[in-house]
Amino acid sequence: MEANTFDVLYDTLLGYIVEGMKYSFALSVLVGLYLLYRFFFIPYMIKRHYMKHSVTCSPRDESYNQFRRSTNKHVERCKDFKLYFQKTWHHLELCSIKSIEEFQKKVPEDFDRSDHFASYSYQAIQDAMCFKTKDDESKPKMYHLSKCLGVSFFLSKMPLIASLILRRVNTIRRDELVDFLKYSQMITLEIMCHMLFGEDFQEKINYAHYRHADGYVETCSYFTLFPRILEDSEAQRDDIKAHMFQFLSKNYAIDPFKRNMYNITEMMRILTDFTNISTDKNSMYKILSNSEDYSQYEAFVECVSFLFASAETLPHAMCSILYQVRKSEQIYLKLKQDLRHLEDNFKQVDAEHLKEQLDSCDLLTYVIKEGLRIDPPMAQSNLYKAVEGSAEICDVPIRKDTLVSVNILAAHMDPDEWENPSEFNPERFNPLSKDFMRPDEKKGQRSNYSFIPFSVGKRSCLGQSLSLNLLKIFVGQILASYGYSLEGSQEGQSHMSFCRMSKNILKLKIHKGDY
Ligand code: HEM
Repeated sequence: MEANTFDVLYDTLLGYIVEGMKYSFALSVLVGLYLLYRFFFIPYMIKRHYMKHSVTCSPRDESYNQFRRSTNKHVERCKDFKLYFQKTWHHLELCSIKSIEEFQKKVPEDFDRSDHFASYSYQAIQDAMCFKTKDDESKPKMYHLSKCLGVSFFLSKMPLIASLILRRVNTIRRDELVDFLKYSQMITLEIMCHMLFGEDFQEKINYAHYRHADGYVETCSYFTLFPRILEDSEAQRDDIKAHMFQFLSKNYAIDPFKRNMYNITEMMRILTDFTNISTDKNSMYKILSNSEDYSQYEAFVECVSFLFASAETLPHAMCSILYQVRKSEQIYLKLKQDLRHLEDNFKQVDAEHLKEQLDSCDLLTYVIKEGLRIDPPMAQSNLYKAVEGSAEICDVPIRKDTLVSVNILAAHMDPDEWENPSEFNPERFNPLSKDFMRPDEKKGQRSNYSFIPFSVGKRSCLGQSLSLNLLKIFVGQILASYGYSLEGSQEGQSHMSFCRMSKNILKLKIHKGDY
């Protein structure tokens, strides 16, 4: 009897194991087939399609910096676009002005933002950054937004901005060699948090919690938490797991997504709590949420998207402009001289007067534009996806689901539009200079698509005018109130890029006093 029970149990168990093996075998076959389809068959079909239409294909396994250099080198050779293959994904980069012009007319009907990267681990931010189009429905919202991002709002915040820059730069010790990207990140975050959420931000927000990869939770300042989140999101973007198991990464079931979700939730909690206690009635959040077209949640999401968009771009622009200016002693000294008389204006800010003064310094405007040209913070736009597969660009039919991006740098380096494109020459933006026109003067004025640091079309940057104003006050203040020099080894280098995702660090010494 006992032997019988044991046999039955044994048979049942064996049965389960055999069944289980059958299922796991079937499951492995299915996963294998999916991986083959996803990583070999689709790329092969895409490559074949574009090769047929003579599109250049290049692998892109090098680091981003190498890619930048190679893009620069090959700009003359690649006619309209290139199909890039990276470890886990591929996309078509629009390189010629003609292709960019044709593309932007087809957004969002034929090309819309891609959900390819779950880069922020937070649905609210993805909603704001990736999948929302400025369509007709959002017109009333655009009205409120343009009010918040326009000049009068900026003027009302100018004294605050100047004092935040001054305070942060004053924490740098005399002649200390600093990683300036970190400083400009802090400055940008402080400015944006105060503008977006309330002028009492710093008073009321002290610390946050950051979870490390090993699970250790560190108490740190809010302005340290945020750059770490950006760094983690950047690393996450190229994580192979994200592409192989999208359902797991999208549901934050695996690290680093799970950990990032924890940190971003902490960041959002702090911001939400702050919106409830802030007494500033003139913050962007309050203006938007008090308007009837925005719910509180929508206003919050919009402000968070601005925080991310600016933190990812402005610090890079600041570093790149300061670097380029300091490489040319002549431009540096001239600019300092033009701005010298403004030093006191940054301490006791009469906003309208200061803005007028900054705007009247033409060289400052040209330097900022040339900095954004030679080293755009975003060397390429975000990714778009071909929706229907019926669109053509430069007579090449674009296959459905192809990922497409605008190669901003390629337009900025186009030799038909810019003479000696890799030379820093602010005079290109001076309408009275001979360098204002195309290299071949007979060809006349440059194309509107030759200078596109904020990208083009319906999904271009919303913060363009705010950014230019912020850069003016930042660069103007550093040059009027301080001096700076590059670290010796960086001075000798021919060209360094500080665009997003470049791993270069700008090392600066800030000189306080007359230099
Ligand atoms: C120098 C600074 C900046 C540069 C170079 C820059 C550049 C860009 C670029 C290239 C895009 C992508 C457009 C595309 O993919 O086609 C973009 C999008 C965006 N930017 Fe900026 N940006 C800057 C600063 C800012 C600031 C300060 C804000 C907010 C106040 C902002 C808000 C946005 C938003 C909301 C989008 C998404 C627009 C959409 O999806 O419709 N940007 N930016």
